[in-house]
Amino acid sequence: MQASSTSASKPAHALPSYLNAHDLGPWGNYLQQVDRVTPYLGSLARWVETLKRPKRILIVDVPIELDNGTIAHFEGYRVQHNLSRGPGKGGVRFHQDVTLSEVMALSAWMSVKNAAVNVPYGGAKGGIRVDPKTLTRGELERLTRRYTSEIGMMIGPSKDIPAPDVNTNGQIMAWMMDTYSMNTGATSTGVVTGKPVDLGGSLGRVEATGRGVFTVGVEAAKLTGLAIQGARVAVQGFGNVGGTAGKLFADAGAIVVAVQDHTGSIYNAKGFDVPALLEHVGNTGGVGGFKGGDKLKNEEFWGVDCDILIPAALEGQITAKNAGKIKAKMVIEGANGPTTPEADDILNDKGVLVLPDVIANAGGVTVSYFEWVQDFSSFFWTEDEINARLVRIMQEAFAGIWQVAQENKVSLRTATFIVACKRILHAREMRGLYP
Ligand SMILES: NC(=O)C1=CN([C@@H]2O[C@H](COP(=O)(O)OP(=O)(O)OC[C@H]3O[C@@H](n4cnc5c(N)ncnc54)[C@H](O)[C@@H]3O)[C@@H](O)[C@H]2O)C=CC1
Ligand SMILES: O=C(O)CCC(=O)C(=O)O
Repeated sequence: MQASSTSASKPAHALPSYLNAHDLGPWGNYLQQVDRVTPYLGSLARWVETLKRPKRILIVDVPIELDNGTIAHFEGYRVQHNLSRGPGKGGVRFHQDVTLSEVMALSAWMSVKNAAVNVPYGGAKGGIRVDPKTLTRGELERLTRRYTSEIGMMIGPSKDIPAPDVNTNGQIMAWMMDTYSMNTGATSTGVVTGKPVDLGGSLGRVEATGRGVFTVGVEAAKLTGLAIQGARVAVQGFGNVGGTAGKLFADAGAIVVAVQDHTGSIYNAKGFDVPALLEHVGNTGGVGGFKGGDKLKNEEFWGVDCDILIPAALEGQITAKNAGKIKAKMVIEGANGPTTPEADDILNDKGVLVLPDVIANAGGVTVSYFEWVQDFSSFFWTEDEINARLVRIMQEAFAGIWQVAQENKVSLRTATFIVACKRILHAREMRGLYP
Protein backbone atom coordinates (compact mmCIF):
# COMPACT_ATOMS: atom_id res chain seq x y z
CA MET A 1 0.00 0.00 0.00
CA GLN A 2 1.26 3.46 -0.88
CA ALA A 3 1.83 6.02 1.87
CA SER A 4 -0.73 8.82 1.83
CA SER A 5 0.50 12.29 0.99
CA THR A 6 -0.12 13.31 4.63
CA SER A 7 2.10 10.60 6.06
CA ALA A 8 4.70 11.21 3.34
CA SER A 9 4.91 14.89 4.24
CA LYS A 10 5.06 14.06 7.95
CA PRO A 11 7.61 11.28 8.28
CA ALA A 12 7.37 9.28 11.49
CA HIS A 13 10.91 10.29 12.38
CA ALA A 14 10.50 14.09 12.05
CA LEU A 15 12.62 15.57 14.83
CA PRO A 16 11.32 17.97 17.44
CA SER A 17 12.31 21.47 16.23
CA TYR A 18 14.89 21.98 18.99
CA LEU A 19 16.82 18.87 17.91
CA ASN A 20 16.80 19.29 14.18
CA ALA A 21 19.32 21.84 13.01
CA HIS A 22 22.80 20.82 11.97
CA ASP A 23 23.99 24.27 13.01
CA LEU A 24 23.12 23.69 16.66
CA GLY A 25 26.75 23.88 17.77
CA PRO A 26 28.00 20.72 19.50
CA TRP A 27 24.66 18.94 19.10
CA GLY A 28 24.77 19.63 15.36
CA ASN A 29 28.28 18.18 15.23
CA TYR A 30 27.09 15.08 17.07
CA LEU A 31 24.18 14.65 14.61
CA GLN A 32 26.63 14.72 11.72
CA GLN A 33 28.70 12.01 13.41
CA VAL A 34 25.58 9.85 13.72
CA ASP A 35 24.79 10.41 10.04
CA ARG A 36 28.28 9.18 9.18
CA VAL A 37 27.89 5.92 11.10
CA THR A 38 24.37 5.08 9.91
CA PRO A 39 25.44 3.27 6.68
CA TYR A 40 27.47 0.84 8.82
CA LEU A 41 24.70 -0.16 11.24
CA GLY A 42 23.09 -2.87 9.08
CA SER A 43 19.59 -3.84 10.24
CA LEU A 44 20.04 -1.78 13.42
CA ALA A 45 19.85 1.36 11.28
CA ARG A 46 16.08 1.28 11.67
CA TRP A 47 16.62 2.24 15.32
CA VAL A 48 19.05 5.09 14.58
CA GLU A 49 16.55 7.85 15.38
CA THR A 50 16.89 6.77 19.00
CA LEU A 51 20.38 8.25 18.98
CA LYS A 52 19.13 11.59 17.64
CA ARG A 53 16.81 12.39 20.54
CA PRO A 54 17.77 12.66 24.18
CA LYS A 55 15.56 10.50 26.39
CA ARG A 56 15.02 13.24 29.00
CA ILE A 57 15.93 16.91 29.25
CA LEU A 58 15.56 18.80 32.52
CA ILE A 59 16.12 22.57 32.66
CA VAL A 60 16.16 23.99 36.17
CA ASP A 61 16.26 27.43 37.72
CA VAL A 62 18.87 27.47 40.49
CA PRO A 63 18.37 30.45 42.82
CA ILE A 64 20.90 31.19 45.57
CA GLU A 65 21.56 34.00 47.98
CA LEU A 66 24.90 35.67 47.29
CA ASP A 67 27.11 36.81 50.17
CA ASN A 68 25.97 40.40 49.60
CA GLY A 69 22.34 39.45 50.25
CA THR A 70 21.07 39.59 46.66
CA ILE A 71 19.35 36.62 45.04
CA ALA A 72 21.00 35.30 41.87
CA HIS A 73 19.38 32.85 39.44
CA PHE A 74 21.42 30.36 37.41
CA GLU A 75 20.34 28.08 34.59
CA GLY A 76 21.02 24.39 35.19
CA TYR A 77 20.59 21.29 33.05
CA ARG A 78 20.61 17.51 33.32
CA VAL A 79 20.15 15.54 30.12
CA GLN A 80 19.80 11.76 29.91
CA HIS A 81 20.54 10.92 26.32
CA ASN A 82 20.10 7.15 26.33
CA LEU A 83 19.38 4.59 29.06
CA SER A 84 19.21 1.39 27.01
CA ARG A 85 22.40 -0.13 28.46
CA GLY A 86 22.03 1.01 32.07
CA PRO A 87 21.66 4.08 34.27
CA GLY A 88 22.71 7.48 32.97
CA LYS A 89 26.34 8.40 33.60
CA GLY A 90 28.28 11.56 32.91
CA GLY A 91 29.80 14.64 34.45
CA VAL A 92 28.56 18.04 35.55
CA ARG A 93 30.10 21.19 34.07
CA PHE A 94 30.14 24.64 35.67
CA HIS A 95 30.95 27.17 32.94
CA GLN A 96 29.64 30.54 31.85
CA ASP A 97 29.09 29.31 28.26
CA VAL A 98 27.15 26.11 29.06
CA THR A 99 24.12 25.74 26.76
CA LEU A 100 21.42 23.13 26.27
CA SER A 101 22.90 22.19 22.88
CA GLU A 102 26.25 21.58 24.57
CA VAL A 103 24.84 19.46 27.40
CA MET A 104 22.75 17.45 24.92
CA ALA A 105 25.86 16.72 22.84
CA LEU A 106 27.96 15.91 25.90
CA SER A 107 25.27 13.49 27.12
CA ALA A 108 25.13 11.79 23.72
CA TRP A 109 28.93 11.44 23.58
CA MET A 110 28.67 9.79 27.03
CA SER A 111 26.26 7.18 25.60
CA VAL A 112 28.74 6.43 22.81
CA LYS A 113 31.79 6.45 25.10
CA ASN A 114 30.24 4.20 27.74
CA ALA A 115 29.25 1.71 25.06
CA ALA A 116 32.69 1.94 23.40
CA VAL A 117 34.43 0.72 26.57
CA ASN A 118 31.45 -1.52 27.36
CA VAL A 119 30.69 -0.19 30.84
CA PRO A 120 27.02 -0.86 31.74
CA TYR A 121 25.72 2.67 31.48
CA GLY A 122 23.65 4.92 29.30
CA GLY A 123 24.76 8.49 28.71
CA ALA A 124 23.95 11.65 30.65
CA LYS A 125 25.47 15.03 31.38
CA GLY A 126 24.69 18.12 33.40
CA GLY A 127 25.79 21.68 33.77
CA ILE A 128 25.22 25.10 35.21
CA ARG A 129 25.67 28.28 33.22
CA VAL A 130 27.96 30.04 35.69
CA ASP A 131 31.55 31.19 35.98
CA PRO A 132 32.43 29.53 39.28
CA LYS A 133 35.54 31.71 39.60
CA THR A 134 33.23 34.66 40.37
CA LEU A 135 31.65 32.88 43.37
CA THR A 136 32.90 32.58 46.93
CA ARG A 137 33.27 29.10 48.38
CA GLY A 138 30.02 29.52 50.30
CA GLU A 139 28.13 30.64 47.18
CA LEU A 140 29.57 27.71 45.21
CA GLU A 141 28.44 25.26 47.88
CA ARG A 142 24.92 26.74 47.96
CA LEU A 143 24.74 26.63 44.15
CA THR A 144 25.87 22.99 44.06
CA ARG A 145 23.43 21.93 46.76
CA ARG A 146 20.45 23.75 45.23
CA TYR A 147 21.26 22.32 41.78
CA THR A 148 21.52 18.81 43.25
CA SER A 149 18.10 19.18 44.90
CA GLU A 150 16.60 20.53 41.67
CA ILE A 151 17.84 17.56 39.62
CA GLY A 152 17.17 15.13 42.52
CA MET A 153 14.18 13.62 40.73
CA MET A 154 16.47 12.41 37.93
CA ILE A 155 19.61 11.18 39.69
CA GLY A 156 20.30 8.20 41.95
CA PRO A 157 22.77 5.30 42.18
CA SER A 158 20.69 3.15 39.86
CA LYS A 159 19.17 6.00 37.80
CA ASP A 160 21.82 8.52 36.82
CA ILE A 161 25.23 9.08 38.39
CA PRO A 162 26.96 12.48 37.93
CA ALA A 163 30.74 12.99 38.10
CA PRO A 164 33.27 15.84 37.66
CA ASP A 165 33.79 17.70 34.39
CA VAL A 166 35.11 21.19 33.59
CA ASN A 167 35.38 23.34 36.77
CA THR A 168 33.94 20.66 39.05
CA ASN A 169 35.94 18.39 41.34
CA GLY A 170 35.90 16.08 44.36
CA GLN A 171 34.62 18.80 46.70
CA ILE A 172 31.64 19.52 44.44
CA MET A 173 30.92 15.77 44.28
CA ALA A 174 31.09 15.57 48.10
CA TRP A 175 28.45 18.35 48.37
CA MET A 176 26.29 16.63 45.75
CA MET A 177 26.52 13.29 47.58
CA ASP A 178 25.70 14.93 50.91
CA THR A 179 22.72 16.88 49.53
CA TYR A 180 21.24 13.83 47.79
CA SER A 181 21.80 11.73 50.93
CA MET A 182 20.09 14.30 53.17
CA ASN A 183 17.14 14.56 50.79
CA THR A 184 16.67 10.79 50.62
CA GLY A 185 17.40 10.04 54.27
CA ALA A 186 20.30 7.62 53.77
CA THR A 187 23.98 8.05 52.97
CA SER A 188 24.25 7.18 49.33
CA THR A 189 27.86 7.21 48.20
CA GLY A 190 27.04 5.65 44.80
CA VAL A 191 24.99 8.64 43.61
CA VAL A 192 28.07 10.41 42.25
CA THR A 193 31.60 9.36 41.35
CA GLY A 194 34.83 11.32 41.45
CA LYS A 195 34.33 11.81 45.21
CA PRO A 196 37.21 12.32 47.63
CA VAL A 197 38.75 8.96 48.58
CA ASP A 198 37.65 9.39 52.23
CA LEU A 199 34.00 9.60 51.14
CA GLY A 200 33.81 6.47 49.00
CA GLY A 201 35.88 7.80 46.12
CA SER A 202 38.26 5.58 44.18
CA LEU A 203 42.01 5.72 44.11
CA GLY A 204 43.16 6.66 40.63
CA ARG A 205 39.96 8.49 39.56
CA VAL A 206 41.54 11.97 39.49
CA GLU A 207 44.25 10.83 37.05
CA ALA A 208 42.08 8.29 35.20
CA THR A 209 41.07 10.37 32.18
CA GLY A 210 44.62 11.55 31.53
CA ARG A 211 45.90 8.00 32.04
CA GLY A 212 43.41 6.76 29.46
CA VAL A 213 44.52 9.47 27.00
CA PHE A 214 48.12 8.36 27.52
CA THR A 215 47.25 4.66 27.18
CA VAL A 216 45.49 4.97 23.82
CA GLY A 217 48.22 7.35 22.63
CA VAL A 218 50.86 4.73 23.38
CA GLU A 219 48.82 1.99 21.68
CA ALA A 220 48.33 4.11 18.55
CA ALA A 221 52.01 5.08 18.56
CA LYS A 222 52.99 1.38 18.57
CA LEU A 223 50.67 0.69 15.64
CA THR A 224 51.96 3.62 13.59
CA GLY A 225 55.65 3.44 14.49
CA LEU A 226 55.77 6.75 16.37
CA ALA A 227 58.36 6.76 19.19
CA ILE A 228 57.07 8.28 22.43
CA GLN A 229 60.65 8.86 23.62
CA GLY A 230 61.50 12.33 22.33
CA ALA A 231 58.05 12.94 20.78
CA ARG A 232 57.05 16.62 20.84
CA VAL A 233 53.70 17.14 22.54
CA ALA A 234 51.37 20.19 22.58
CA VAL A 235 48.49 20.32 25.06
CA GLN A 236 45.47 22.64 25.10
CA GLY A 237 43.89 22.77 28.56
CA PHE A 238 46.15 21.99 31.50
CA GLY A 239 43.52 21.03 34.05
CA ASN A 240 42.62 17.57 35.26
CA VAL A 241 42.82 15.85 31.87
CA GLY A 242 45.50 17.84 30.02
CA GLY A 243 47.75 18.21 33.08
CA THR A 244 47.75 14.49 33.85
CA ALA A 245 48.20 13.46 30.21
CA GLY A 246 51.06 15.95 29.81
CA LYS A 247 52.77 14.59 32.91
CA LEU A 248 52.42 10.95 31.84
CA PHE A 249 53.82 11.68 28.38
CA ALA A 250 56.73 13.63 29.93
CA ASP A 251 57.38 10.76 32.39
CA ALA A 252 57.54 8.41 29.38
CA GLY A 253 60.25 10.52 27.70
CA ALA A 254 58.18 12.81 25.47
CA ILE A 255 58.76 16.56 25.60
CA VAL A 256 55.87 18.94 26.20
CA VAL A 257 56.72 21.91 23.99
CA ALA A 258 53.51 24.00 23.99
CA VAL A 259 50.61 24.49 26.36
CA GLN A 260 47.53 26.68 26.10
CA ASP A 261 44.79 27.37 28.60
CA HIS A 262 42.31 30.17 29.37
CA THR A 263 45.16 32.31 30.74
CA GLY A 264 47.37 32.16 27.62
CA SER A 265 49.78 30.07 25.55
CA ILE A 266 53.41 29.20 26.27
CA TYR A 267 56.20 27.50 24.33
CA ASN A 268 59.54 25.87 25.12
CA ALA A 269 61.35 24.11 22.23
CA LYS A 270 63.39 22.04 24.72
CA GLY A 271 60.32 20.94 26.66
CA PHE A 272 58.77 22.24 29.88
CA ASP A 273 59.58 21.10 33.37
CA VAL A 274 56.08 19.62 33.67
CA PRO A 275 55.97 19.15 37.49
CA ALA A 276 57.02 22.82 37.87
CA LEU A 277 54.33 23.88 35.37
CA LEU A 278 51.70 21.85 37.23
CA GLU A 279 52.74 23.49 40.49
CA HIS A 280 52.46 26.93 38.86
CA VAL A 281 48.95 26.10 37.60
CA GLY A 282 48.00 24.82 41.07
CA ASN A 283 49.18 28.08 42.65
CA THR A 284 47.94 30.61 40.09
CA GLY A 285 45.03 28.92 38.30
CA GLY A 286 46.63 28.82 34.84
CA VAL A 287 49.77 28.51 32.71
CA GLY A 288 49.97 32.27 32.03
CA GLY A 289 53.00 33.87 33.65
CA PHE A 290 55.01 30.62 33.88
CA LYS A 291 58.68 31.56 33.73
CA GLY A 292 59.97 28.31 32.22
CA GLY A 293 58.97 29.16 28.64
CA ASP A 294 58.14 31.91 26.14
CA LYS A 295 54.76 33.49 25.56
CA LEU A 296 53.02 32.39 22.37
CA LYS A 297 50.16 34.16 20.60
CA ASN A 298 47.02 32.08 21.12
CA GLU A 299 46.45 31.57 17.37
CA GLU A 300 50.07 30.36 16.95
CA PHE A 301 49.46 27.42 19.28
CA TRP A 302 47.77 25.32 16.57
CA GLY A 303 50.69 25.61 14.15
CA VAL A 304 53.36 24.55 16.66
CA ASP A 305 55.83 21.96 15.39
CA CYS A 306 54.83 18.81 17.30
CA ASP A 307 54.17 15.09 16.87
CA ILE A 308 51.22 14.75 19.24
CA LEU A 309 48.50 17.35 19.87
CA ILE A 310 46.19 16.87 22.85
CA PRO A 311 43.14 19.16 22.91
CA ALA A 312 41.95 18.87 26.54
CA ALA A 313 39.83 21.99 27.08
CA LEU A 314 36.45 22.59 25.44
CA GLU A 315 34.44 21.67 22.32
CA GLY A 316 34.88 23.14 18.87
CA GLN A 317 38.54 24.11 19.20
CA ILE A 318 39.86 22.45 16.03
CA THR A 319 37.83 23.91 13.18
CA ALA A 320 38.02 24.37 9.42
CA LYS A 321 39.96 27.59 10.19
CA ASN A 322 42.90 26.10 12.09
CA ALA A 323 42.93 22.37 11.16
CA GLY A 324 45.08 23.07 8.08
CA LYS A 325 47.85 24.52 10.28
CA ILE A 326 48.21 21.47 12.49
CA LYS A 327 51.59 19.76 12.10
CA ALA A 328 51.04 16.90 14.55
CA LYS A 329 50.99 13.31 13.29
CA MET A 330 48.46 12.36 15.93
CA VAL A 331 45.65 14.22 17.71
CA ILE A 332 44.46 12.63 20.97
CA GLU A 333 41.15 14.12 22.06
CA GLY A 334 41.20 14.53 25.82
CA ALA A 335 38.34 17.03 25.59
CA ASN A 336 34.84 16.11 24.49
CA GLY A 337 34.00 17.29 20.99
CA PRO A 338 37.14 19.40 20.34
CA THR A 339 37.12 18.73 16.56
CA THR A 340 34.29 19.80 14.23
CA PRO A 341 33.27 17.36 11.44
CA GLU A 342 34.77 19.71 8.81
CA ALA A 343 38.08 19.80 10.68
CA ASP A 344 37.95 16.01 11.03
CA ASP A 345 37.87 15.74 7.22
CA ILE A 346 40.75 18.19 6.81
CA LEU A 347 42.89 16.26 9.30
CA ASN A 348 41.97 12.97 7.66
CA ASP A 349 42.97 14.32 4.21
CA LYS A 350 46.31 15.49 5.66
CA GLY A 351 46.95 12.01 7.08
CA VAL A 352 46.73 13.14 10.72
CA LEU A 353 45.53 10.27 12.91
CA VAL A 354 42.73 11.43 15.23
CA LEU A 355 42.08 9.34 18.37
CA PRO A 356 38.52 10.45 19.07
CA ASP A 357 37.15 11.61 22.43
CA VAL A 358 34.65 8.75 22.63
CA ILE A 359 37.51 6.31 23.20
CA ALA A 360 40.51 8.51 24.07
CA ASN A 361 38.98 10.16 27.15
CA ALA A 362 36.98 7.13 28.33
CA GLY A 363 39.46 6.40 31.15
CA GLY A 364 37.61 8.73 33.52
CA VAL A 365 34.25 7.05 33.24
CA THR A 366 35.92 3.63 33.36
CA VAL A 367 37.35 4.37 36.81
CA SER A 368 34.04 6.02 37.75
CA TYR A 369 32.50 2.64 37.01
CA PHE A 370 35.08 1.02 39.31
CA GLU A 371 34.21 3.59 42.00
CA TRP A 372 30.48 2.85 41.70
CA VAL A 373 31.11 -0.90 41.93
CA GLN A 374 33.37 -0.38 44.98
CA ASP A 375 30.70 1.80 46.63
CA PHE A 376 28.02 -0.88 46.17
CA SER A 377 30.23 -3.56 47.70
CA SER A 378 31.93 -1.24 50.25
CA PHE A 379 35.16 -2.98 49.33
CA PHE A 380 37.96 -0.87 47.93
CA TRP A 381 40.76 -1.83 45.56
CA THR A 382 44.39 -0.75 45.50
CA GLU A 383 45.57 1.90 43.06
CA ASP A 384 47.68 -0.69 41.23
CA GLU A 385 44.61 -2.90 40.74
CA ILE A 386 42.61 0.05 39.45
CA ASN A 387 45.28 1.25 37.04
CA ALA A 388 45.91 -2.28 35.72
CA ARG A 389 42.17 -2.84 35.07
CA LEU A 390 41.87 0.60 33.48
CA VAL A 391 44.79 0.01 31.12
CA ARG A 392 43.47 -3.43 30.15
CA ILE A 393 39.99 -2.10 29.34
CA MET A 394 41.38 0.82 27.33
CA GLN A 395 43.84 -1.38 25.40
CA GLU A 396 41.23 -4.01 24.55
CA ALA A 397 38.60 -1.44 23.52
CA PHE A 398 41.11 0.46 21.38
CA ALA A 399 42.37 -2.72 19.68
CA GLY A 400 38.79 -3.67 18.73
CA ILE A 401 38.10 -0.21 17.35
CA TRP A 402 41.35 -0.18 15.39
CA GLN A 403 40.36 -3.47 13.76
CA VAL A 404 36.88 -2.16 12.84
CA ALA A 405 38.50 0.94 11.31
CA GLN A 406 40.83 -1.21 9.20
CA GLU A 407 38.06 -3.60 8.09
CA ASN A 408 35.68 -0.80 7.05
CA LYS A 409 38.35 1.69 5.89
CA VAL A 410 36.86 4.39 8.11
CA SER A 411 38.25 6.88 10.60
CA LEU A 412 38.73 5.83 14.22
CA ARG A 413 35.81 8.11 15.14
CA THR A 414 33.42 6.35 12.79
CA ALA A 415 34.82 2.99 13.91
CA THR A 416 34.19 3.86 17.57
CA PHE A 417 30.66 4.96 16.68
CA ILE A 418 30.11 1.67 14.78
CA VAL A 419 31.12 -0.43 17.80
CA ALA A 420 29.24 1.73 20.32
CA CYS A 421 26.07 2.49 18.37
CA LYS A 422 25.60 -1.20 17.52
CA ARG A 423 25.81 -2.03 21.25
CA ILE A 424 23.33 0.70 22.18
CA LEU A 425 20.83 -0.09 19.43
CA HIS A 426 21.10 -3.84 19.97
CA ALA A 427 20.19 -3.26 23.63
CA ARG A 428 17.34 -0.98 22.53
CA GLU A 429 16.05 -3.64 20.15
CA MET A 430 16.24 -6.43 22.72
CA ARG A 431 14.44 -4.39 25.38
CA GLY A 432 11.55 -3.57 23.07
CA LEU A 433 9.42 -0.47 23.08
CA TYR A 434 6.48 -0.95 25.43
CA PRO A 435 6.21 -0.99 29.24
N1 LIG B 1 37.44 15.34 34.18
C1 LIG B 1 37.19 14.21 33.53
O1 LIG B 1 37.25 13.12 34.11
C2 LIG B 1 36.86 14.23 32.09
C3 LIG B 1 36.92 15.38 31.33
N2 LIG B 1 36.73 15.30 29.99
C4 LIG B 1 36.80 16.48 29.15
O2 LIG B 1 38.12 17.03 29.20
C5 LIG B 1 38.05 18.44 29.01
C6 LIG B 1 38.77 19.13 30.15
O3 LIG B 1 38.14 18.74 31.37
P1 LIG B 1 38.87 18.83 32.78
O4 LIG B 1 40.34 18.69 32.58
O5 LIG B 1 38.15 17.91 33.68
O6 LIG B 1 38.53 20.30 33.20
P2 LIG B 1 39.35 21.31 34.11
O7 LIG B 1 38.38 22.29 34.59
O8 LIG B 1 40.20 20.58 35.09
O9 LIG B 1 40.34 21.98 33.05
C7 LIG B 1 39.87 22.70 31.95
C8 LIG B 1 41.05 23.29 31.24
O10 LIG B 1 40.59 23.92 30.05
C9 LIG B 1 41.18 25.22 29.97
N3 LIG B 1 40.35 26.14 29.21
C10 LIG B 1 39.12 26.60 29.51
N4 LIG B 1 38.72 27.46 28.56
C11 LIG B 1 39.70 27.53 27.64
C12 LIG B 1 39.89 28.24 26.44
N5 LIG B 1 38.95 29.07 25.98
N6 LIG B 1 41.04 28.07 25.74
C13 LIG B 1 42.00 27.25 26.20
N7 LIG B 1 41.88 26.55 27.34
C14 LIG B 1 40.76 26.68 28.05
C15 LIG B 1 41.29 25.66 31.43
O11 LIG B 1 42.19 26.72 31.56
C16 LIG B 1 41.76 24.36 32.07
O12 LIG B 1 43.15 24.20 31.90
C17 LIG B 1 36.57 18.78 28.86
O13 LIG B 1 36.23 18.76 27.51
C18 LIG B 1 35.90 17.63 29.58
O14 LIG B 1 34.57 17.43 29.15
C19 LIG B 1 36.49 14.12 29.35
C20 LIG B 1 36.41 12.97 30.06
C21 LIG B 1 36.48 12.93 31.50
O1 LIG C 1 33.23 9.85 35.19
C1 LIG C 1 32.15 9.99 34.66
O2 LIG C 1 31.13 9.46 35.04
C2 LIG C 1 31.98 10.88 33.44
C3 LIG C 1 33.11 11.75 33.10
C4 LIG C 1 32.71 12.63 31.97
O3 LIG C 1 31.92 13.54 32.15
C5 LIG C 1 33.22 12.37 30.62
O4 LIG C 1 33.76 11.29 30.36
O5 LIG C 1 33.06 13.26 29.77
